[in-house]
Amino acid sequence: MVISFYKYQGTGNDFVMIDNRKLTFPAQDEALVKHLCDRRMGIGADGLILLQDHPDYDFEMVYYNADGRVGSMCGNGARCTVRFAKQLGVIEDVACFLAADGEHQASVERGLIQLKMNDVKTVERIGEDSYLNTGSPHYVRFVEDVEHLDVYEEGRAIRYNERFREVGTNANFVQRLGDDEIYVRTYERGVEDETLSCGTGVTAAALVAGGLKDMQSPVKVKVPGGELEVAFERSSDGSFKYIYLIGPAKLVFTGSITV
Ligand SMILES: N[C@H](CCC[C@H](N)C(=O)O)C(=O)O
Repeated sequence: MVISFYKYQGTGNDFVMIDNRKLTFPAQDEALVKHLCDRRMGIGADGLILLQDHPDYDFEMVYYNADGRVGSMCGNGARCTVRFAKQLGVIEDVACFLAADGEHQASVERGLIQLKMNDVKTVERIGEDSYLNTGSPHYVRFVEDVEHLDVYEEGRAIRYNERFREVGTNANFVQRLGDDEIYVRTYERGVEDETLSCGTGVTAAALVAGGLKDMQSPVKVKVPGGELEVAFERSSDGSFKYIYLIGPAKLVFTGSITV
């Protein structure tokens, strides 16, 4: 079987993107998805995304982690899917689409994709750390020096601890850089490694920065793969709404692979 694909990246979080509007991709084949994401044996990516038709939306995005399993919401992947939908002519500059955590709105402005995220009602405190769901589960820890942190080891320790072992979690390490800027490095569940950026993780980190550190929206976020921005409105009860993840998404190459 020959599979045509597009390779996209959003701040270095990279995805195999497939136009599955004809539903020809064998989506239940976990081993195939894992193979396509393999950086030595396949194409190589942090995840795989199917763009599909949906009767009530501009399109549906179906996201798989690099391990082949269905993932939860992927913020960088969603921005890439919006860019892909525009390239295919499925949308122009605005989109309303369905992802793992429900409906999302997005727009393309001055080359950046603005993605509306779902409201976040609660942020749990775990000691000095925080735990919240921004479409995917995220553990957030503020540190002094994120540059020199062993994100792989520290991230694994959280992801495989007693509480998270079974379902897993993504783990974000955050350093405050200034009044309105943070630096985030993320260990991703399903990739089981650090990625260059994680959109839902960056969103979670910015909300915690807004809640705990009183940082004002929009928060600028530096990640190993580039820069993002997170805008939000914080309510007095500690919940967040009007959350937007803003950043680039780019086509890297197209190709076909025989499997
Ligand atoms: N990279 C993604 C997050 C993927 C979440 C995934 N690792 C999971 O927990 O299922 C993002 O940009 O938001």
